[in-house]
Amino acid sequence: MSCLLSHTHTPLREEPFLSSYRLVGKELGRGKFAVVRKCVELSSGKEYAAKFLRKRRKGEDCRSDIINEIAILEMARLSPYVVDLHEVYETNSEIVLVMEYAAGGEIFEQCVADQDEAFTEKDVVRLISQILQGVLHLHRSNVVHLDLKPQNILLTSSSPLGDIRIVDFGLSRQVDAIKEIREILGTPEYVAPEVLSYEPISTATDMWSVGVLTYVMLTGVSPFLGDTKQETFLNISQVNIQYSQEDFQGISEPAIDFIKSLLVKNPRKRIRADQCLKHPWLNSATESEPLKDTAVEKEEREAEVTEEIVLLAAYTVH
Ligand SMILES: Cc1cnc(Nc2ccc(CC#N)cc2)nc1Nc1cc(C2CC2)[nH]n1
Repeated sequence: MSCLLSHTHTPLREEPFLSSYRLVGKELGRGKFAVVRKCVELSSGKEYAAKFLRKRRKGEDCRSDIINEIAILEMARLSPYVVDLHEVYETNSEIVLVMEYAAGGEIFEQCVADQDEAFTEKDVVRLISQILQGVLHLHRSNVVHLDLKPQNILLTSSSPLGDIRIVDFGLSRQVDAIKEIREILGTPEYVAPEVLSYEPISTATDMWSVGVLTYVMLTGVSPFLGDTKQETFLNISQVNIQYSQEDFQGISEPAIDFIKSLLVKNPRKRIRADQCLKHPWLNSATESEPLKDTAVEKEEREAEVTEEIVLLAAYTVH
């Protein structure tokens, strides 16, 4: 695959990982060629997350893919919203990435939580702003994540609600101005239409995923999910999406406009990360009140006025 970064500054340590760390608890995550475990550094007692990556996959040497992931983590080190890389170990069969431990886990858990534990719109405004700052940092280096989804956005703390950390740069690539990446990547529900039609992938591909992420965080509903992968792909390529009163009850119009500015089929017409950060939904001094219908508002205002008159009368009597 073209566009891999091949140079890293982090030394690949050859002494045994377990000479410096103790594994703790059960797995945090597992992929096809990786497993993630919580660990504690013996010298400092500090908690980390160790990602064990197999170098050989389906009989192929994939060391260069892992070096790419390390190089992107290093390049993104300056963003507080990208998980920090602490150390790297290498054995004959594996490379181990020792990363910052985000104790709050995946935002996915709170996206699917019951109403009382789910994110408020105000939570989502803050978290999406942080995600966009992290994504903007990557895009400014012409790097695309290509797998932005709730399972790859972690929280430093879930209660009280902490800050986000973007993780898993296993599919990330430098978007080379000349070459075009035409390879099916990413997770079906979050993948952009151009990936499905083998058209050029760009930073706009990540912005589509941010739109889907925002929809899921606000409603708990995955907008394009069908009963089969094919149905999901068809929903995406046709931008077959609803903003039902039921799913969006109590959610503001600016929030819906924000999502609609991202879930646009033509990548060139999607708003960029820097434009997202200037969108009214993320910049209202007070949180965007859900727009009620005017009849309800008029009735409430009349009730408030009546209450003020009663209070004033009561005050006057005394
Ligand atoms: C408490 C916790 C719970 N669940 C996960 N899930 C998870 C999701 C995606 C990936 C995919 C990756 N990479 C790995 C684990 N990570 C956690 N903490 C981490 C995980 C990490 C670093 C990213 C490993 N720091 N703190």
